[in-house]
Amino acid sequence: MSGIIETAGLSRFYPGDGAPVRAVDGVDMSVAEGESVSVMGPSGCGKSTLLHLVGGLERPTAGTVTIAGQRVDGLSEAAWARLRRRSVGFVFQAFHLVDELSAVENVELPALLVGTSRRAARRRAMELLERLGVADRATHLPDRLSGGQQQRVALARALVNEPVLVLADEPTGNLDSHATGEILRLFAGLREARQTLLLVTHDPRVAASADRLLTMRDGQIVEDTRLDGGLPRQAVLAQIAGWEA
Ligand SMILES: Nc1ncnc2c1ncn2[C@@H]1O[C@H](COP(=O)(O)OP(=O)(O)OP(=O)(O)O)[C@@H](O)[C@H]1O
Repeated sequence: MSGIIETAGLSRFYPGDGAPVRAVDGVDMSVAEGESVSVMGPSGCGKSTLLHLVGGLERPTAGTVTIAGQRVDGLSEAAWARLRRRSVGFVFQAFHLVDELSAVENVELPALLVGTSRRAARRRAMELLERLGVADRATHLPDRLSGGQQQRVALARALVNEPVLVLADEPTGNLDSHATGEILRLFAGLREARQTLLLVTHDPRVAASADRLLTMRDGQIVEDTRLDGGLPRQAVLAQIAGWEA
């Protein structure tokens, strides 16, 4: 059965001083529906670029991306915008919140854009803010929120339309361990709802919470480790600690 994400020979090269920088270099990847997959690897190995290619924020130099059976690497910007609004939730390293809108207005915006009623959008937005522990900040503008609070609002916004695919770049980067725990619980809920999660992280605890761990080096996936019932999580944490050191 084909996965919700399939890539074949996926590559993205950037011009360098001499030879091009091979940010992503011939990645063949298959992620099944409902699976959560974390991507780790040293700084600059191509993790964010891979996520951007899958989410249509960058165009491949070569290779293909298929989401839910549809080739997406050649889609127009407008088609990508529609797909992202409905089916692909993206959590960026920078939060991209709308400065003029309150936290709850930011979260409900994508729901209103796909025609959800005001009342249902507000209910869903508040529910997510509550689950992420930031409901008491719902009426604040982004510049009145801490980095970690903005990050959780951005995550709530990515999830408001219950996308089939969630792409997250360092979703716990600014968070303390309590808030990280809340996000991990939310991610566990995605799995129950058969939503698929592809996330880039430097946090071994976050990585080990996924079903599968992909390790990247120099633009390539060099290890693909199954964590659900495969390797004990402690062994994975030790393995990660080894190459992060
Ligand atoms: N727009 C760009 N132009 C030129 N080079 C780029 C561009 N974006 C990324 N790169 C280069 O591509 C390589 C991979 O970058 P990428 O951001 O994907 O790495 P990463 O693994 O996510 O790093 P980090 O963990 O530090 O966020 C790096 O060498 C980077 O300098």
